[in-house]
Amino acid sequence: MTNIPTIDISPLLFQSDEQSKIDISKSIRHACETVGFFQIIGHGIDKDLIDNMVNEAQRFFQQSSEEKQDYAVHKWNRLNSNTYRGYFPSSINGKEGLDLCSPYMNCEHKLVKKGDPLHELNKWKINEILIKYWDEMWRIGIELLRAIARAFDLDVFYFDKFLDDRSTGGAGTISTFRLNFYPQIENATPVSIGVDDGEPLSCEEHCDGCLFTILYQHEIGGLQIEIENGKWMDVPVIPYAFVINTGKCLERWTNGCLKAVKHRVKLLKQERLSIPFFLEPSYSTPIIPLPTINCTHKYDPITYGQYITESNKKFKEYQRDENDSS
Ligand SMILES: O=C(O)CCC(=O)C(=O)O
Ligand SMILES: [Fe+2]
Repeated sequence: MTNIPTIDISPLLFQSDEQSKIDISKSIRHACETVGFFQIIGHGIDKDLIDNMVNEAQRFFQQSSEEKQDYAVHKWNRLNSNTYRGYFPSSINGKEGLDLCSPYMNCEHKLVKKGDPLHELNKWKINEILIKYWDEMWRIGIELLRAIARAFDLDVFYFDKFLDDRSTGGAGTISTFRLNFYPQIENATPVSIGVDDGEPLSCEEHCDGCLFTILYQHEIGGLQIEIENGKWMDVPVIPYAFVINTGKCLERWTNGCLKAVKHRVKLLKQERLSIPFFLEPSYSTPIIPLPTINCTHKYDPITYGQYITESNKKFKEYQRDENDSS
């Protein structure tokens, strides 16, 4: 029977012998090759910081609709020019959300200055809590990728240079930090229905486009993953654990060895908060199967910027054409 492994990653983060790091790295690779999901404990993130982050998210969503409109992308607020980062209301797919960029983006970079969507800056004030939380997501994300590098016999720092290119004149990572809120709506219409089992959903079936997603589901479950042929499994809530899943870009970078698995959120009778951090490399990162993968390449080379622009078109929350009625 499939289960979602829980991996204690403390040996990766804290002083430990090389063999323990290799063992954990192999478990992570195995989880990504099979289930595509795992939960991490032993990550060393302060529980108070997680609680404070939840409070920040609630503070954002508890504002009035008019106040939230200030942060909305152009489609919902014609006074704002941002089309990618910002607030999207629940009318789009049942959940409302706020997409934030790195607080460390190189603001002098030409793509930022030109207003490239993937390089849009934050309007919501990034306070100390958000910065600390971002730093923790980044620390965990880098260690997960170092584990993958180890498990693929690469230099352990192989991915580091692709994640942050500021030292070579780039803008930095284009990772997205998202706050998701699923309001409780009386007789809500599901955003879609499970293709195989008719389950009413508040987040449609999809795969993430990034390298890894590091998700905090606050107290209330509802996230499900596809385990085989249209069978879905609940991702249990483990207090203060993070749910990790492989994104499509890492699947591509590993020539399909690691699997990006479909997931969705059930329509619940109670409100729900989730906080995903989509770990992404910098814009011009070439996504070409890793040098230690010797079999025939299944994918053409592409830069991350091109890849994610194409991939985002599939997501309802990013369908922001003027003519789109949702
Ligand atoms: O809310 C969740 O648990 C998952 C959300 C999700 O899959 C996403 O935002 O990509
Ligand atoms: Fe997702």
